[in-house]
Parts: sequence; C-alpha cells; structure tokens
Amino acid sequence: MLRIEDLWKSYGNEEVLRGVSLEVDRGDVEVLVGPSGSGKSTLLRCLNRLTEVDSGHVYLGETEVTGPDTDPNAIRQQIGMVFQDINLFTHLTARQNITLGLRKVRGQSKAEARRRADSELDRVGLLAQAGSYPAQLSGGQKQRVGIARALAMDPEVMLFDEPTSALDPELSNEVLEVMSQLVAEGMTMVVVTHEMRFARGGATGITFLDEGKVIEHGPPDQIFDDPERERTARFFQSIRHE
Ligand SMILES: Nc1ncnc2c1ncn2[C@@H]1O[C@H](COP(=O)(O)OP(=O)(O)OP(=O)(O)O)[C@@H](O)[C@H]1O
Repeated sequence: MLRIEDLWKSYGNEEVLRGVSLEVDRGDVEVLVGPSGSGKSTLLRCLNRLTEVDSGHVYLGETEVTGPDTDPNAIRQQIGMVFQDINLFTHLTARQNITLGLRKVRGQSKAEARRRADSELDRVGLLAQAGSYPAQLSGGQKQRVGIARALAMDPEVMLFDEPTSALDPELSNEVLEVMSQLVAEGMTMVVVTHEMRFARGGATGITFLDEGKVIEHGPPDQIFDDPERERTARFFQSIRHE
C-alpha cells in the first residue's frame, strides 16, 4: 500500500537518509526505531511531503506521493500525521479544531462537520470535552484531539512522530490506548516511538534505522529477541539498560 523506494535526503553535507526502502501493507503497523539522529522523523516526514526527498520515490497505492504533479495537501489528508508537539489552534475548541479542516478543505456544512467532529471525538473518548479549549485540556487529551483531527480526514495511513514523548507516563498511556484501538480497527500506521511496549504489542513490523539506513526489518519478536545484525542487538541492549 505504501511503497518507499531508495529515499535519499541531505541537509547541507549531512546525509540523513541513505537509500531507505520499505513496504507497508494495508493494516500494517510499522514501528521505526533507532538512535537519535538516525533519520526516523525525516523518513516519516518524507512520506507525506512535509519534507521533500532529494531522490527516490514514495507510492501510496498507485499514486506517486513524491511525483511532481502530486498535490501535497491532498496527500496529507490521505496520510494523516500526529506530531510530538501538539499543534492545536489555541483560540478554537477541541471540536472547532476538527471542524475547521472539514469545512475548509472538505467543504462540509457546519452541521455535517460538527457531526463528524463529534463522532471522531467520541472515538478517542473526548466527546465530553468537545467545547473545551486546548488550555483546558491535559497534554494527553490534546494529543487525542490531534489524532481525532487527522482521523476526520479519512486517512488511509496514519503517521505518528513520537506522539507520547512530551507526556508523562500516565498521559502517555491514554494516547497509547487510542493508538492500540486504531491498531485493532485495522488502521495502517507508521510510528516513531520509544514506547517499546507499544512496539512489541502493536507492531506488525519493526524497522531499525541507523545512520540513515535500514539495518534490519522484521516482526517484533525477531527484531527484539533474535536480531540478525549485531548492530540491532547492541541498540536494544543499550536501551534496555537506560
Ligand atoms: N530541517 C532540518 N534542517 C537541518 N537538519 C535537520 C533537519 N531535520 C533534521 N535534521 C538533521 O537530520 C538528522 C536526522 O534527524 P531526525 O530528526 O530525522 O532523526 P531521528 O532519528 O528522528 O532523531 P530523534 O530520535 O532524536 O528524534 C539529525 O542530525 C538532524 O539534526
């Protein structure tokens, strides 16, 4: 469904992605792990054109995401993203943060957008907070509104870039629960996270990146417990001892 072919990306002299290829099938939950600076976020951002690749291709089904004639805004609806920094509009309520895109981008009526926003807020367990402003919500609740906002666009794929790393453990859990629920619903997801419990329980595949390259890719049990590459084993040993 999502085909990533030989992506290269540099910032100045620094090669951040060095020939990354990966396939994500419908319903897959691919978790990207690797040391800080290995290119995980950059790879994720290349998948919905928040970052432009230097060379290589990304396909979503038959559509070339990286094609010169492809509209990045259309792609970002099909490939939704949730960021570490929770970027809600502070002057809008939770519901309005969601209806904004539905009205502007989708051209939905006020009533239609409101219905859809409420149904997505319900999906993430926040219908009661629909009228609250971001300042009245906890970090975990804000992050769940961000997830609901992306879901309202009917994405085919959801990207998560360390969605819990700014949250303390309790609030992380409520976000991870929503993510696990999406896994159970069969959502196709690519996730950068340090939450190894989520990776073990929720992922269909783990990709270990180091220095801009895919070092190893496989099912969680294999990558965590019986990696083929020594570098992968060393990485997991180091994070176990953190
Ligand atoms: N917009 C940018 N301009 C310049 N350099 C960048 C930019 N974005 C990322 N980099 C650099 O690219 C490298 C890879 O960064 P990236 O954020 O993709 O790694 P990461 O594996 O997600 O790291 P972390 O786990 O620390 O978030 C880093 O050295 C970073 O400084």
